[in-house]
Amino acid sequence: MASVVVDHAATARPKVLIPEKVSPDGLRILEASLDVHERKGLTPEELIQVIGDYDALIVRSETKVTAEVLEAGKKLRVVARAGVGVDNVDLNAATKLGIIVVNSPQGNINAAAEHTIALLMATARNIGAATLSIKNSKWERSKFVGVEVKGKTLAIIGLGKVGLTVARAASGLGMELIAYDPYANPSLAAAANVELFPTIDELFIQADFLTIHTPMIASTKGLIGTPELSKMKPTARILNVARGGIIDETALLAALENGSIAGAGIDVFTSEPPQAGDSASKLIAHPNVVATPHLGASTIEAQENVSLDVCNQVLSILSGQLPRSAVNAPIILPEEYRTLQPFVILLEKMGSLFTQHFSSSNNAQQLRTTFDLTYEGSLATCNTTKPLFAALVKGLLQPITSAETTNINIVNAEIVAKERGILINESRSRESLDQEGYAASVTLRARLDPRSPSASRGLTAAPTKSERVKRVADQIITGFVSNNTPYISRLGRYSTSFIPTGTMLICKNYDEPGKIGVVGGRLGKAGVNIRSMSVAPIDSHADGDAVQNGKENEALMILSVDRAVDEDVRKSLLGDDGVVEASVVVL
Ligand SMILES: NC(=O)C1=CN([C@@H]2O[C@H](COP(=O)(O)OP(=O)(O)OC[C@H]3O[C@@H](n4cnc5c(N)ncnc54)[C@H](O)[C@@H]3O)[C@@H](O)[C@H]2O)C=CC1
Ligand SMILES: O=C(O)C(=O)COP(=O)(O)O
Repeated sequence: MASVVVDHAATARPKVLIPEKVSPDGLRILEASLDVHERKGLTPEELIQVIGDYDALIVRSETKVTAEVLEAGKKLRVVARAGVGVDNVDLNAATKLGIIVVNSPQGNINAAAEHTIALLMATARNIGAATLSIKNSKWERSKFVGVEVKGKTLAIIGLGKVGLTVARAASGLGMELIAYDPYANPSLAAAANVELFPTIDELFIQADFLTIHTPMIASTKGLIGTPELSKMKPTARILNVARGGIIDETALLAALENGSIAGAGIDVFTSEPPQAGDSASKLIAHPNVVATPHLGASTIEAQENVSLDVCNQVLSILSGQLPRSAVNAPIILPEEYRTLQPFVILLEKMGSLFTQHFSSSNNAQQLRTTFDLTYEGSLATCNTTKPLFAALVKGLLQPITSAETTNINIVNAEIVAKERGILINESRSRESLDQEGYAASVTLRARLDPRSPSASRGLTAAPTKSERVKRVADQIITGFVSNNTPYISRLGRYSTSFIPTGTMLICKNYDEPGKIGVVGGRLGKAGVNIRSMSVAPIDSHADGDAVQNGKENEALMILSVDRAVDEDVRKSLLGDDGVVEASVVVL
């Protein structure tokens, strides 16, 4: 067995950069453990220059998080979007670099929907132009006669969270609701009194008001142009609180100018802020346009929500936990989150324990191994085990790589494992664990990899079948979770029960009187206090051979100690009067 020296030098507090206005409610919770730098007004070049210092970046819609920014963010582990739309973040680049992107998918929904209703009413009643007129000391009552929305048809493109919230509010205003969304939930639509159409065309024809609530993606860019606008009623009004560019601004301006539609309420633009003379600013200047500077999410309540949401996620990610709303990773359902979270910790510990206890050198190539990872009990029914897989890869590599160079997470774990030559076969066993007193367990078993020369055992020839069986029996770890605490129940051929945490000394010895005293005495002399100790006997189910061969008094002594155990102290424990093998692991 080998000991792996882990550098415990205190690390600096992680740093988070916030280049936009984000509500202080969330930032306060970051300040306890992170260095929070609010630096508004950074140019794209300045952002690239400074981002290398930061572990996390929190943005809204103004900051363009390009591939260049992400590549310059050598320490960056998370980009958090304090809002919904992530079209300002290069998700592909983030995924390749293993940077988790999270957003706040719920926090500003109501604000965006209410803002849509505000623009709906403002376009119906000429609120913008009338305000301007009266501020210019005019009194133009007949010029600003509006229309009522009650009984009118509101067509909704994109019946997701914002679209449905708008639908419910508009239903309360007495509007007829129709929608187009190929992926909408028909029962939610029906419950909100929305008639879903299978194609988009009918919406343009029937709409008195048309509102867009899709994300900005390739299929929605320029979704509404001249052909679509020309199908609309000349009395129709169009709203966009989703993203600039979903409606072609030039086409919209032309439609307003030639009277093919009556008005528009626009919150979002292709370039923000619009530049003098561009299509967005020409649109804003049109008298039949009510415009706001991307204010959909700008309420005190929404900003508080999104700030708390993403700041909590940043804290989770930086402390190695699962994010709630990762955009470039599989979505973990809340109920799965509760089940998986303690196992994520367990798997990381098991991986780290494996590397430190079983591998013989601190060379990553040694890990070129095939593992069988078996989930038993309630874990076998989880929809996704991806976070567990990622936690295992992270744990396996953590003791032998620098965290800064290998930023392993649920986004890139598979790629990293492949690059390192680690193969992990996941399987599920639905056998009941009722007898065991816990609901789920995980077993990690190293299989002899034909690619690996078994250097740790000094073998040069291909191993025989019996060596292979032995190695399989040797390199196995089983863990379970009880009361949210991870436990190791089997380590190699030994059955045990210990919490894998802190510095641990794992000694193999023959269970003879006095051994514990020797180890305790030598550690005490080196100033190392033993916090707890357990003796793990050979698991007779797992290794009947050893029992038959009269080795049943072989046992592992597992000690939790209060400080690092130096290599000379570890060596001093070995020998005839001491123990046979000793490894130090830091978990
Ligand atoms: N102005 C602002 O401040 C805010 C703007 N937003 C924007 O609103 C968008 C929608 O937000 P949510 O409702 O939370 O998103 P969501 O994901 O819940 O809903 C989007 C809906 O669009 C549908 N969709 C996608 N492609 C479509 C297509 N080609 N045609 C028709 N429907 C399509 C989807 O099926 C989904 O149901 C966000 O992506 C964001 O860009 C969100 C919050 C604030
Ligand atoms: O959440 C969204 O998608 C928004 O558009 C809100 O943008 P903002 O955070 O106000 O810059």
